Amino acid sequence: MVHYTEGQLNDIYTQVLDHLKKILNFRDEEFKYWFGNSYLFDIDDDFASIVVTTKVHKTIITNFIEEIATVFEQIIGKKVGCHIFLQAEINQSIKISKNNLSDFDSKFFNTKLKEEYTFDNFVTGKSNRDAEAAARAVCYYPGQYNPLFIFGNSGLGKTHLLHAIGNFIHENNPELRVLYIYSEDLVTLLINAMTTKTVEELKDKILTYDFLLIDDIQRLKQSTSQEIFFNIYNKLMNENKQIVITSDIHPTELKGIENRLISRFSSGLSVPIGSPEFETAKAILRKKMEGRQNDNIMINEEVLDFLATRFSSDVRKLEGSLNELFFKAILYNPEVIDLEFVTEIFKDDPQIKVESELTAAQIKQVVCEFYGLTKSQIESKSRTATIANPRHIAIYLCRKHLNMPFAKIGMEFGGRDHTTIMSSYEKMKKMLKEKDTFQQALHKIERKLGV
Ligand SMILES: Nc1ncnc2c1ncn2[C@@H]1O[C@H](COP(=O)(O)OP(=O)(O)OP(=O)(O)O)[C@@H](O)[C@H]1O
Repeated sequence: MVHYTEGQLNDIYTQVLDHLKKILNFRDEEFKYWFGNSYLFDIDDDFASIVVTTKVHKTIITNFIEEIATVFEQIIGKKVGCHIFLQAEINQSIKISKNNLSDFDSKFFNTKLKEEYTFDNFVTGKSNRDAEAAARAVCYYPGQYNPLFIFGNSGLGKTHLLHAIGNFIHENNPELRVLYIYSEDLVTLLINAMTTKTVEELKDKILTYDFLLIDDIQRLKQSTSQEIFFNIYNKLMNENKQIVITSDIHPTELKGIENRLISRFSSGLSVPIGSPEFETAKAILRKKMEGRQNDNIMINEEVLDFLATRFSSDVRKLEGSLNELFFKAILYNPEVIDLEFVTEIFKDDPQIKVESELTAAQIKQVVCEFYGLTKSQIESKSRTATIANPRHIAIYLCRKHLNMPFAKIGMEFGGRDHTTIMSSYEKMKKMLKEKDTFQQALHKIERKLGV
C-alpha cells in the first residue's frame, strides 16, 4: 500500500480541485465556498477520505461523489471510493479509537461468545428446524452454504444460533478462528479504521478469521462503512471463509443497504426462523426451567400452557414471563404455581392484551367469511380468480395493517416464498387503483376488522 505524505496529499487534492472546477457547473465563488475549506485526509488502497467543516458542506459535496471519484482516478491512476467526513467526526474517532485495533481480539474474539447459547439447549420445532439445521450444516461443511442468512422477528433465537455455531467450532475445531460481531460494533470499527487510517490493518485482522458471524445486519446502515465492508466481505468469500448473517427481514427486503451487498447476501442460503408453535414454546419453557435454583417450586402443566399460548410470539418474552413468575413465587411463596396465581400475576401485563390486537389469522378469517371460502382454500395454491383474488386481498391487508415482512406473510399462506407474496401484494395494489369493486370490498373487510 502506498503511504502518502501530507504534502503529497495536498498536491493531489489541489489537482483534484482544479479538475473538478472544470467539470462541475459552479461559479468561482460558489466553488470556493463549497470546496475551499475541505482537505484530503488520506488515501489508502480503496478510499480517498475528504474532510469538510459543516454538515451542509458534507451533504452538498456528497452529491458529487461520483465525479470526485472519477477525477481521483485520473490523477492518481487507480480507482478509489470517496468518503466525506466532518472534521468533528475525525477528531472524535481519533480520540476514542487509537487503541482500537490492539483491543480487537480481546474485544471481539472469544469474550463475545455466550457459552450458554449452544445447540444442545436450543429447542427445535417446525418454526426453527430449518434454521437450526442450516446452522449445524455450516459447522460441518464450512464454506458450502455461503453466506448463511438467518432471518426472523426479534427474540426468536437468531443470536442464540450464531453463538451456538461459534461455541461448536471452538469445541470441535479449535484451530478455526471465529469472530462474532454485532453490526453496530462493526460499523464503529469500520468508521474508526477509516478515520485512523487503519483500514488495511483492520481488513487483515478480519481476514485471519475463518468464521464471521454478523448479528442484526439491518443495522449496517452507515453508507460509508458499507464500502469497506463490501471489500472485506468479498475477500472473505474469495478465501471461502464461512459467513453467517442474521437479520429481522429477508435480505431482499433490507432497507438502506446497497444492492450489491443485498444480492450477495441472497446468493447463499437464506432460512427463516418463526415463532415457536405451542409445543415448542412449552419445550423451551421446560428447558429454561432446567437447572434453576428454585427447583422446589411446583409449577402446574396448565401454567406452561398459559405462558406458551400468550408469549410464544417472542421467546425472549416467554423467558421473561418465566423469570417474573419465579420471582413472584419467591416473594409470595404459593404452595404451587397454578393458573389462578399466574392470571393474578399477569393481569396488568400489556402482553396479555396482545390477544385483542389484529393478527394474520383474523385477517384470513374475515376475508374467508366475506367471500365464503375456507381457510385451506385461501392458503391453497389455487389460481382460480374466486380464490386467488381474496388471497391477494388478505395478503395486502397483512402487509398494510400488520406491516409483516413478505417472507413471514408467505408462511401464513401455505409456505409461499417472499417473491410470490410481493407480486401478489403489488397485483392487489394495482387492482385497487383500477377497479372500484375491489376498493369497496376492501373497505367492507377493513370495517369488519375494525381498522
Ligand atoms: N428455540 C429456542 N430454544 C431455546 N432458547 C431459545 C430459543 N429461541 C430463542 N431462545 C432464547 O430466547 C432469547 C432471545 O433469543 P435471541 O437473542 O437469540 O433472539 P434474536 O432472534 O437474536 O432476537 P433479536 O433480533 O432481537 O436480536 C435467548 O435467551 C435465547 O436463548
